[in-house]
Amino acid sequence: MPLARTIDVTRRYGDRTALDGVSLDIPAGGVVGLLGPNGAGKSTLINLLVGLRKPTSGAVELFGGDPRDPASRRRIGVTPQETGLPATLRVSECVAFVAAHFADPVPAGALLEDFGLAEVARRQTGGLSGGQKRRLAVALAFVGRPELVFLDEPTTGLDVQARRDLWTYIKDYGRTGTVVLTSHYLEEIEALADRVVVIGGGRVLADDTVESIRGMVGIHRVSLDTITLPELPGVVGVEEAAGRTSLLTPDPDQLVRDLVAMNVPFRGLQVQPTTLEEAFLTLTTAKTGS
Ligand SMILES: Nc1ncnc2c1ncn2[C@@H]1O[C@H](COP(=O)(O)OP(=O)(O)OP(=O)(O)O)[C@@H](O)[C@H]1O
Repeated sequence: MPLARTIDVTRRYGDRTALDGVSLDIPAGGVVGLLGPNGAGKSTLINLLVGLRKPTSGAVELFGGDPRDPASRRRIGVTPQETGLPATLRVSECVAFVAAHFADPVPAGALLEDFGLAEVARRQTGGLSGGQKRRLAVALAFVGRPELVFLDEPTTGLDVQARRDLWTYIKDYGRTGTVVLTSHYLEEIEALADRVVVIGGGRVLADDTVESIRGMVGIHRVSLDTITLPELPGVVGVEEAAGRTSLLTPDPDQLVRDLVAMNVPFRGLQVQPTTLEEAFLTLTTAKTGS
């Protein structure tokens, strides 16, 4: 039995469809990365899995039961995208408050040490920096030794070192536990996840290993001035703008070789990596056929 599961889940907010027929299993062990651009539906998916929202249609299971059941929820840890910490509570008091809900919490000292917060243990959270607040919010997800942890953009607002430290912690946790995290950054997902679920337009566009997702979204833009183009292998998208033609391809070297081999006249050739956003768009278009 998977730890968490959605079965053909749709979630609407008014006339906006945030998730559209999503079926996903989260088995025990490892780090699952939910990758997608703004508004893709990642947070909605997490909110459904942790029982904060209900699906419009379809079913959600957590440990085989209803995610809204407090017994299931006690086995998970969650850091939402935005967290409000009580400004007048000290850092150690926040940890103690959450720890009181669990039979065998992580000792506060060890937790704060792991998250680089030991020195500010006595500071009120209102006096923390943005990065410290974020680290505390993430640390709180781990207090109850959860079997399954959901982290919505955990490293937003962290500096490079803090981000790396948090990556180490999450990766270690994933060796024995299970972590689901969202990110906009392929780099972050690459560093952490065993499995990547690409979400776009409320749908699962791809669900695979980091290597194959890398291949799928590692798309380049080859721009050139040309009059006619033959059918070219490996081209996943063509755009025309201001008299220039852009060809989107996962293998720009091969495309250039093909252009030359086919004697296609061209000028001003440029090869650029596409942004993740563009790559997602290509994936979305390819999947929906629009
Ligand atoms: N409470 C809400 N009311 C109305 N629309 C919402 C609500 N929550 C989300 N949406 C819409 O649902 C869609 C999916 O949003 P969601 O926050 O799940 O995406 P996301 O992938 O987490 O985005 P981001 O990376 O920006 O956090 C968006 O179009 C968003 O505007």
